[in-house]
Amino acid sequence: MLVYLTAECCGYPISIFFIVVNEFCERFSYYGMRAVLVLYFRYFLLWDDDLATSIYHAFVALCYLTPILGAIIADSWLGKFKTIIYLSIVYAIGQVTMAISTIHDITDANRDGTPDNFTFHIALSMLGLILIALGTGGIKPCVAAFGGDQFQEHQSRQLNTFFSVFYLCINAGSLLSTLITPVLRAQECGIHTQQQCYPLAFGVPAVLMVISLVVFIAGSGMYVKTDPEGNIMWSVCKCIGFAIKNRFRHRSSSYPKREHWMDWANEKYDKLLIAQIKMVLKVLFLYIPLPMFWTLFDQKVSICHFSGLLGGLPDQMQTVNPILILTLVPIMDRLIFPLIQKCGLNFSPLKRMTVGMLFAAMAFVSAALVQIEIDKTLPNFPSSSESQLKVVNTYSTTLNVTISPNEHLLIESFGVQLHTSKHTYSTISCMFVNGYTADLNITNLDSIEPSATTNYTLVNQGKRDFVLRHGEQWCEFSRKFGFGASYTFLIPSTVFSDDCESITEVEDMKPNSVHMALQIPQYFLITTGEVMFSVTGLQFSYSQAPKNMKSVLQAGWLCTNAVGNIIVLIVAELGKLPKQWAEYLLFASLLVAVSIIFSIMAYFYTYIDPAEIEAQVRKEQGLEPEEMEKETLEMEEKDEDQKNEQGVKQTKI
Ligand SMILES: CC(C)C[C@H](NC(=O)[C@@H](N)Cc1ccccc1)C(=O)O
Repeated sequence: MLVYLTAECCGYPISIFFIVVNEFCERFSYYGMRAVLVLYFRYFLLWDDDLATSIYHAFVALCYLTPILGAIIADSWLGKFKTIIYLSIVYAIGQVTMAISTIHDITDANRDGTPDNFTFHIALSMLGLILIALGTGGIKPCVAAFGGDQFQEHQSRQLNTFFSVFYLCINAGSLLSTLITPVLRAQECGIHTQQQCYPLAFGVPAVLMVISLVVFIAGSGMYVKTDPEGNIMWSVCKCIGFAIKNRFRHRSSSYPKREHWMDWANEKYDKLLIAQIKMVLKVLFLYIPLPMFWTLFDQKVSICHFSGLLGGLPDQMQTVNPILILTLVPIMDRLIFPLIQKCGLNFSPLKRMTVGMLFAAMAFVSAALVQIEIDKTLPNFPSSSESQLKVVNTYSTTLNVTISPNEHLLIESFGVQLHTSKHTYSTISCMFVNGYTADLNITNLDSIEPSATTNYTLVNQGKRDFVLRHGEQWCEFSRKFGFGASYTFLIPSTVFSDDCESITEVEDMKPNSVHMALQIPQYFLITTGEVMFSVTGLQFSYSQAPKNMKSVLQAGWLCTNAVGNIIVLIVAELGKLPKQWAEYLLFASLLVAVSIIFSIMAYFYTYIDPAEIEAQVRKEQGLEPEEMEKETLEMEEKDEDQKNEQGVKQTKI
């Protein structure tokens, strides 16, 4: 037996320092790259919105599916230490490849600032992303489990704190990179022409991944390293296969029942392996309802988009979650959980996870309430049996418009009339209406022909300046924009003679009057839910796994996230309920239902100490006779005899 003497600091193994720093750098690398990925697709590769978001989601889903591969490699073949090193190298190569693919000068032969060979950049970036997905997902279940392996039996309290610190590092890394990489992208760089600096935005995450690898290797001499016990996953599969086959062979009621269906593998497989498989299966069964939590969690960011509360700030919203995690984890760990314990309540891990789910459900109820308030401020949209018509009068006097048979609209010169009628006309919307006699150029918009309109264009909140141009003539005007609002600008023929003064502004949709602060409870609730659910889940998966399958159970835990992500994509495809708030309430109710199911399952779950069970099985194996095996063999012989007898009878007939 290998005994490790680990160096300690304040009761913690020193090797942990290298592991948490490694995690911080790795998460910086991952989230930093992710923060600018869609921008790269949209503005460098010039993909449309749909393609960019589809490839982005496919990449994220792949990152959450590869942990299974990493766990199999670690537990069955290379061990966690070597798996982390090899897959980190793959990961770093992926990040460097990705950074190289963003250098426009490589293919910009005509030096116009855009790449000439998009196929080259696309191929390189796709290769980079595949390597990154393999690396980041592959090492994910191994790093947490490897961290746990560093603790001795007497350090169980420190082990729990480790998982909280580990989670803090994940979020510190993601917070910093989400803030920094978009700023790096906004810089200008290039050899021949100056462009937005994607190489820097992707290069810094690549450097952080190399640092992460170097830090991990630096701790090499201090780690507790456990070698895999042969191809464990293959043995597990064979053992489960045999148990099923054996159970089927002995389905007659004449055979005595066994406590667990896996006991049907007793004849051929080691009792220790069977006991370990039982532990893993029990936990995996418990995980079945959990993807629902992640489905809601992953939808959380979309709440902000759809509610329109934070219309222009999706980038910043990405930082709210890690900021709250950094504050809530210490509060929970140091204050709330000890307080609950002091009150004599047993707040076991599975109870925490259930409460975490309920918090997430409450977040969605809160989102629904905010949405109802927002809906009150929105204009009345036409129902399915109505359509809307907007008429803009650019004529010099008031006009009377008749809509057959007998509806009338009176529109002043340069006025707008919105009219709703049953089954008449379809909605016409615009941003700028050109009443000038010639083409006009407006800053950041294509030129507009006379009497034509532009599409609605998204503008940032606050005061914005516009410059109108036609040949040598120009004028400038400014307007203030509120979130969620929509405006139409009517440009008259006199626009240049009165220096843009005569431009008429029409407010099509009012700005949001619902305060942004109403968003805070949702975020607070869902992040409290995340701390209770996710940090506890990480600890639970480690503590309930047998020694030789720690990474596998971590991968199982991460799989709940992958399935949650896939459900989000399916739900998005299936479409939405007509009322946003109803959709939020539906999700909240589903999660409450799932948490009730989970709490029932949790009630029947008995916490185990895998090391104790393993020791007990070993002891039993040495002392007890194989009663059950003998019994089965006897029954099999009887069965065989019966069959032979029948065979003899049949031939006689
Ligand atoms: C354990 C989880 C499956 C993934 C974990 N994620 C987090 O810790 C998130 N709080 C990070 C985050 C950052 C920005 C916006 C939303 C979420 C991880 O990355 O390991």
